[in-house]
Amino acid sequence: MNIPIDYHVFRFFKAAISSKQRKIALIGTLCGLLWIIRRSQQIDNKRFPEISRSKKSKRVLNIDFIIKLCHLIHVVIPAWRSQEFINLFCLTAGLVLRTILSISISTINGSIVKAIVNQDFLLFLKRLVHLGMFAIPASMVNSGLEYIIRKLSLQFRQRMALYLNEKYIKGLVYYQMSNLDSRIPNPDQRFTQDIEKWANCLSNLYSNLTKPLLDIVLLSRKLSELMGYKGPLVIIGWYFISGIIIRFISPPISLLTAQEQRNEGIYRTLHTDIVDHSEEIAFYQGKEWELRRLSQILGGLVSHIKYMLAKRYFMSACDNMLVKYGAVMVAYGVLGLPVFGNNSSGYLAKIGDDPSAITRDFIKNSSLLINLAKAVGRMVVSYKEIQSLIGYTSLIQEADDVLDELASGEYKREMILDSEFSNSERGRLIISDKIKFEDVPIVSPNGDLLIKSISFTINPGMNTFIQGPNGCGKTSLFRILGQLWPLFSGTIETPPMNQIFYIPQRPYLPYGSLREQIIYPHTKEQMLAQGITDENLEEFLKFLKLDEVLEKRGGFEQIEDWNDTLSGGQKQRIAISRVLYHLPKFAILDDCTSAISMDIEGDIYQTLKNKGITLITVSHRDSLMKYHNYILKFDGEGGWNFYKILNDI
Ligand SMILES: Nc1ncnc2c1ncn2[C@@H]1O[C@H](COP(=O)(O)OP(=O)(O)OP(=O)(O)O)[C@@H](O)[C@H]1O
Repeated sequence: MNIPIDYHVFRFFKAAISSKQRKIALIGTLCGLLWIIRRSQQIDNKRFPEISRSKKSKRVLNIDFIIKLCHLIHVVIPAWRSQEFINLFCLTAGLVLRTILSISISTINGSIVKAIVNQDFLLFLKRLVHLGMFAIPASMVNSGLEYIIRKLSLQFRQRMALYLNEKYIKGLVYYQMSNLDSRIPNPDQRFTQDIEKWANCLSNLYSNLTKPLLDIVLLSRKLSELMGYKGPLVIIGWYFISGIIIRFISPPISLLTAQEQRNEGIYRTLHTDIVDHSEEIAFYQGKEWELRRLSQILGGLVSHIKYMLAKRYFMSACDNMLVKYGAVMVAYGVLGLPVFGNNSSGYLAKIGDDPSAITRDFIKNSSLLINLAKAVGRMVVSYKEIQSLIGYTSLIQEADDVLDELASGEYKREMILDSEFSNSERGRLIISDKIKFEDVPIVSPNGDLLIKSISFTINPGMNTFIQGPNGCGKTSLFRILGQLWPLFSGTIETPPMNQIFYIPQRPYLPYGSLREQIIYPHTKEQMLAQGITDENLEEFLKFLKLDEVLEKRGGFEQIEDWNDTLSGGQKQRIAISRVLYHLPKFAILDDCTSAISMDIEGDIYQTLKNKGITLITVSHRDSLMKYHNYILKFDGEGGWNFYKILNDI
């Protein structure tokens, strides 16, 4: 007599609680399960106050994320005919092909086992050859899929990096992001590693979601042909419930991932600082301080990652329980359906007295079912990947938003309380042939008022010497002139920026050739187009007593990190050579000869004056005053004075 499966299930549960020991074991298992669920969900409020707050207020996978992701996807896949879309199409086609191959291989597997049970050697050999024939395209498709996924990730990374780089190096956004805005503390990390991780996550997620989805559709169809719709439905139902449970118990991985990336950024910046300031650190003998700081930040980073690992451990314990072992149990239950299920009599009558047919069907079904279970399981587990993608997407989108806001003049940072200048820019900037400040306040980006109002005019030929105590706002004057800092009120007249050349105290020498150091930011082509040759550059270097550098370092084409290999005075002289090359109408020399010996400093000033460049010098050296005919003096308490000097030469 055929006993219905519900009866078996009832008997199983009755047996599970029949003795005292079994009851204790069952209660223990349930308590363990609850503990794991609780641990995986808990967030340390003290350690991550921000995360625990956001966890309460934010839904992880929400419409906001979808909109952000769609916007970013549009950036990396700009058109139907783009390379990225073609690759995505190839990837989808490859995934379909792989599923079709898997179905064919499971059918052959069943036939091989049947041949073994029937001891049919010829059929066994034939099926083995079949399997071999499928193995070749299957291997090629598998490796091909991996290749396309990696290529796609690289293409996504390139597109996103180009898109953000363009916005970053546009106008003065790169300056404003690190100096005026406090929202993105480590732009270097954001524009390098975060983009790479986002691109990897996106390309992997596509295949991790599409492949299982395809598998589910195709395998369920095949399985329902073989064992009715009940089998695949039970498996999918199990995973559906598991998915809901996992969704409920999962910690906010996306927020934790974003926090991890921020910590990585801080650690990376510390190392960059050590590279940039190795000499200063060495002179100050600051190695112990640096090591302490590195260890402290690394400690914080490691502790965060450990915390995430623990969270992931509890999560993956739940995953394993539900998605792996739980699913195997359910799968066996489904595989037993043809023999033990309600309709088993029909199946048993059909196979008659050929037990090998049961083996064949079992192998075929189990192979399909295992693949189906894997597919649904992958979709459920990919929830974690979706969370990581949400984390990276929020970082990239935040950078994109901040870049847009900075480009339109909006920036956010801690302001001095109640500063009247914290609202908006109301000043006027006019292009003319002179430098003129009219009722302009000098205000730092955080609203600190340095000078209430300043007015002066520097016409061509009015060489002006600017003096004043440290931090009184001398350089800030030019930050406002160059539109690096906001102009809150008043009017500024300025020549076009290509007629003003600013040289700071610490010159910037980018990695490149010696020629590029002199003509920066021009290219060699621009230099030649202006009719300037290497011989002219050599003359500048001779005048600045830098011809030795040219000879010893192997000529203008020599590429080096000039910051590390030139002395402080040599670096400042290279910066002066830029003024000789560009010959601007106005040169702002901001303490830029402080490391140059006095004798050559005088020659430099006289030569620049002779070339008709109007000099605006910020310096604490009174010896330079004689090369100027006007003086702008700050008293350090908000007062200033602009007047003519009589003793100029
Ligand atoms: N990016 C910035 N954000 C906020 N405040 C700033 C920023 N840069 C400079 N400041 C502040 O603005 C004030 C004026 O700085 P500025 O560089 O103009 O001084 P300075 O007169 O040129 O001094 P020094 O003679 O030392 O070069 C200082 O108090 C400084 O701390």
